[in-house]
Amino acid sequence: MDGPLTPRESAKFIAENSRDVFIDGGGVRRVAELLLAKVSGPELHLGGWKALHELNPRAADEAAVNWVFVTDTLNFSFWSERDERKCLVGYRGKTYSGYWSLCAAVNRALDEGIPITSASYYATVTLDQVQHVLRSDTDVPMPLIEERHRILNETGKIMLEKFEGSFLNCVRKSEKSAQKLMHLVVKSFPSYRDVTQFEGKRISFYKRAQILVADTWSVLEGKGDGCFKDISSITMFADYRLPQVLVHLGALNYSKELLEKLLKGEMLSYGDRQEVEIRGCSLWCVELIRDCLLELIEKKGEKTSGEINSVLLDYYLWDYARDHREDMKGIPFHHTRCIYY
Ligand SMILES: Nc1nc2c(c(CN[C@H]3C=C[C@H](O)[C@@H]3O)cn2[C@@H]2O[C@H](COP(=O)(O)O)[C@@H](O)[C@H]2O)c(=O)[nH]1
Repeated sequence: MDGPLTPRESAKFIAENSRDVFIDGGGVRRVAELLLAKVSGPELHLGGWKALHELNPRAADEAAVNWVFVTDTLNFSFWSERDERKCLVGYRGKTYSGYWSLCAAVNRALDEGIPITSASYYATVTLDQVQHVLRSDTDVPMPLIEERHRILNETGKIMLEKFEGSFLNCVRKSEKSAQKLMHLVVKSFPSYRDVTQFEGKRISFYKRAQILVADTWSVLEGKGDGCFKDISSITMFADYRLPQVLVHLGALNYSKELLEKLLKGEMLSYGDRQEVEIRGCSLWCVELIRDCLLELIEKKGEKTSGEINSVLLDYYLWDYARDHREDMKGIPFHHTRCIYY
């Protein structure tokens, strides 16, 4: 049986058939112009992954690659039903929420001598141990703890069987191709199979597999085993934050009916038509922003600090969403509880 459409093909198909989510051409251009001012800065550069994020590894070694693998294996569903009651993790004097609470918990475990990034450990780690590693400073635990435990055991066992316990061996099998690595990850690890249906076609987003490739590229600083010649073929990562920031910036719009549903905080299930339209149109929107930005750079002869691709645009927009949480309060994000994003 043929595989699903690629994420980029899926996004184009969804955007062409979407009923409740729309891309705004004027908004796309305005976001591209906002980004143009940043192309020579650190935010739109590979080095920003370490320079701007204190919890990310400093090193570019095997341990750092395995840190990326474990965090991206658990990189999903941090949102809480009520924003004022959520999982928080204190680490080295700072308090972290959301995705960063996961990174803080992983670093805290390593500081405590718990080898949470070693497959030989997480392949047989118990639920109690995972609850301890991911413990919250509030009475609200990290969502889907049981799922996280199941996925750690499943993924650790496969990592030991197929890749001698280290994700670096998986990276090396992909011969410096981002696409080969993404497909090897999806083939090998079931929890990365972010695939669903839309209008009778099998479509893929592969959100965690794509961000894993991107974070591997970043932690290895685009060098050596991480020198992916086709990194530009990786698209933005279809999560729940990017749609929110794209609506905030005016590049994406929702139908009245969908906006009302989101404002009420109604849950959408993974694979629902509207959930797929939100993810697919967001992905296609970032592809259009990238095309527009590259045109502007060409036209204005702007100097860039390296290749501009959808990975760096995604990182920038995700960080922007983090930094503008207050301004975005009125824009709802969609609530889907799943292990894929
Ligand atoms: N599209 C996109 N989605 C991303 C990321 C990241 C973390 N990457 C950072 C790490 C190093 C790089 O420098 C990146 O800055 C997490 N997520 C997703 O967001 C959601 C969590 O959000 P909140 O509840 O606010 O923490 C959840 O679905 C999670 O899977 C990204 O970069 N892009």
